[in-house]
Amino acid sequence: MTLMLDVKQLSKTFTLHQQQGVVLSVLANTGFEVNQGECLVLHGPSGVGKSTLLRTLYGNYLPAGGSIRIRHNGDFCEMVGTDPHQVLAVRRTTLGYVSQFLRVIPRVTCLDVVKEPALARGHSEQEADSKARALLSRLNIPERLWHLAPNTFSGGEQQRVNIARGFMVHWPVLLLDEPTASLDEMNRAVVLEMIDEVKKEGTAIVGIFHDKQARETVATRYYNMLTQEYEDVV
Ligand SMILES: Nc1ncnc2c1ncn2[C@@H]1O[C@H](COP(=O)(O)OP(=O)(O)OP(=O)(O)O)[C@@H](O)[C@H]1O
Repeated sequence: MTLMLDVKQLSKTFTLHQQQGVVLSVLANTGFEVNQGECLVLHGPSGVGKSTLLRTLYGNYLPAGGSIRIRHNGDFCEMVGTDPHQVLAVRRTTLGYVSQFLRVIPRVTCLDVVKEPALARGHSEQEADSKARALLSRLNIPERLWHLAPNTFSGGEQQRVNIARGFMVHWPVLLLDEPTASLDEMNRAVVLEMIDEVKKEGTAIVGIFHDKQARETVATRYYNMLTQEYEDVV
């Protein structure tokens, strides 16, 4: 088993400057490990800090303390306190993140949104285009929408475009924030199948799945955010 992500004593606070500087402690002493091909599902009630944890792992939030080590090009890279160029380098080739909502940019077409991660890695236009088309078809995005900007798409369509984008390239470590939340049964099954495939290819996944059936399908282990302990999948 190869360790891909090693989190220790992670803490995150929010200071609410516009509300008398109230300090909210959301993560305190959070720690876990994720190996190659494993899917660790974050478990715990609403508001416990699951999305905050994923955003902190991705480097969107600055932690108050602790360590996040990610295996990047064979060596461990400490993400806490590292310089932004290093964070970007890790994000380019090692650490993927499928957020809950697609960030839409006006006038950028669905195909271009999906192709971007492959082009950023230096894949050819042709290669990126055929992979993007295959993923959009698999995720049942009608071809008539491919050349439109996704800002007018339905919630479920936007989520599937976001997933297609997230699965364009191989990620050694992948963070998934409720990737099946707005999907119907058929598309949920496709996404769960795609997650299973990347797991088999060795991707280490940390995910949030509110849907019990989805959780039970993909999880290798749970991390209980309240007790800060692992739980087995029964
Ligand atoms: N940017 C922010 N500024 C201030 N407080 C925040 C911010 N983001 C999250 N919080 C607070 O942190 C706590 C955890 O939020 P988070 O969204 O991580 O929970 P969650 O476990 O993912 O919840 P859910 O299951 O409902 O999505 C909440 O109390 C929330 O209000």
